Amino acid sequence: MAETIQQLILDTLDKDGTLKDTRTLVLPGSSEPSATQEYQTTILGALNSLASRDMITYTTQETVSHVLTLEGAQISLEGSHEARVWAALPAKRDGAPVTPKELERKVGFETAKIGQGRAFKNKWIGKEGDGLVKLASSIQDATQLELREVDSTGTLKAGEKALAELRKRKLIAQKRGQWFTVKKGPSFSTSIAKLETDLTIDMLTSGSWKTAQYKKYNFEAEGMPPNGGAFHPLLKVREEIRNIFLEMGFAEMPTSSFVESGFWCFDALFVPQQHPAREVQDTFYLSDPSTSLPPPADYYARIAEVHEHGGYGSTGYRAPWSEAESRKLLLRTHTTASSAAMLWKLAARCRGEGASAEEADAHSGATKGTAGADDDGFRPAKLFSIDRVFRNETMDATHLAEFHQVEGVVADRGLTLADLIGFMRVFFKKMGIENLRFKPAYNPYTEPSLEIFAFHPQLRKWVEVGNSGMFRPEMLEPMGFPKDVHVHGWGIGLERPTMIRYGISNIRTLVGHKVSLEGVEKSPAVRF
Ligand SMILES: N[C@@H](Cc1ccccc1)C(=O)O
Repeated sequence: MAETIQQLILDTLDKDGTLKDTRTLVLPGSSEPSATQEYQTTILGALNSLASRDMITYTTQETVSHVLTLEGAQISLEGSHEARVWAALPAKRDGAPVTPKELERKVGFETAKIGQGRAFKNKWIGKEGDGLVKLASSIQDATQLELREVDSTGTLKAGEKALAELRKRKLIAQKRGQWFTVKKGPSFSTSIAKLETDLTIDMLTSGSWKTAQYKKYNFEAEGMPPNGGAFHPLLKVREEIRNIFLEMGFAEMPTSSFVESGFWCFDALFVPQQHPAREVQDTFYLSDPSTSLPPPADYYARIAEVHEHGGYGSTGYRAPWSEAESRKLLLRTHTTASSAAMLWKLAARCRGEGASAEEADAHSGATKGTAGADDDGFRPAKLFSIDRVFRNETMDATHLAEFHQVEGVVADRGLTLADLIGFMRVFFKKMGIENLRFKPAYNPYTEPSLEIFAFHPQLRKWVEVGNSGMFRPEMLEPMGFPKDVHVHGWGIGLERPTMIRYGISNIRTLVGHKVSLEGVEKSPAVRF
């Protein structure tokens, strides 16, 4: 089709010199010219193709024509409302006038309502007793005639005023269109040469490349729509959880330190140096560099002391202490390492080191300086983080060597276990989990410690969703916190709620080289 149209245009130009109006073209397969916009669009394609070879030039003419609206089309077919009302009534001499109610039944509520007024105005109908009768013996339905004219010609001989009236009555609408005037171009010819799109070895060896005609690049062509980026399901769930924290007044802790020392990951948290979690089967250690910079000297001394000999009301572990163990670099096994570093900064003002407290201020959303701080320098804080942690685990359908932890920490005077439990209930409720149970557990750094269980409606059983507790004095007091400052914290995984949310049973479809990219792209947003 496209090629026959091109040929038709070339032949017409050859015969007549110019083609003034493409609406006069009689297209292949039809017997008369057609001015419809579809044809003009097809013609435009042919013109562009010929123009790109300089065979023709063309100019575009804009037109405005009119088309019938749905209502207009109905009137053009069945007559105007007033004509329908007129037709439904008996002539005067036939007696039996039609009551307004009967008229409604005959022609419908709309038509009866709109048509009566106009029919009265035109003196087509009149009243007789309670009813209505025809006055005129025959009528000219001008609206219908006008609409039929618009339908076939796109306009009205009567002119713009009549068109405007029909537009106002929403019986017709404007439609923009275009047609074209075509002239011969510098490379005009009546035969369309095949244009080469590729330079081939054959063309080079035969020398035909010298005379061949080449297809021009179309820099205007629209490219293939590129695939947009997509947030990973874990990021979507992370964003929802982050929003819960933010609306509860929490500030986000910095967690960019994937590599930590044994000191911050374990020692500062009062995890004994002999604890099995610190062994290579459970923790990834760095070989190069393998040793951290020394931790703050005073603080380090207090931590070494509380481990080895006790203090702050504790007997300590009374086991050998190794600085080398403390300085080992590792991939953090929990975000509580970052929480510890943040708490240590938060306690700086209590230690009389205001300057280093400012970093904690910046991350806890507090104003700079001592505003809101107690006399001893302490200022309450609610902090959270959501980031990666690493464990040397045997991998299976639900475990990988790296995963995300969601962690919350609240520091205030006189906090109790009831605060922690109450807080958990509010927090989980915002995630859509209402049924919680708490079970006593053990963490080296919290006492008491609680495992959090939620009832899983699909699995119909209680599943562990998190771990929590009140940080021990052996951890908080060496940092410099006053005795009555209590800190509770809790950690939950990000992967498990995400898998449940998206109905994923194998973690490898979510993370790693077997991840389902389609799944990532199509995963809907999460709303708790
Ligand atoms: N660090 C704990 C979570 C936790 C954080 C804070 C307090 C108590 C527990 C874990 O890895 O499971």
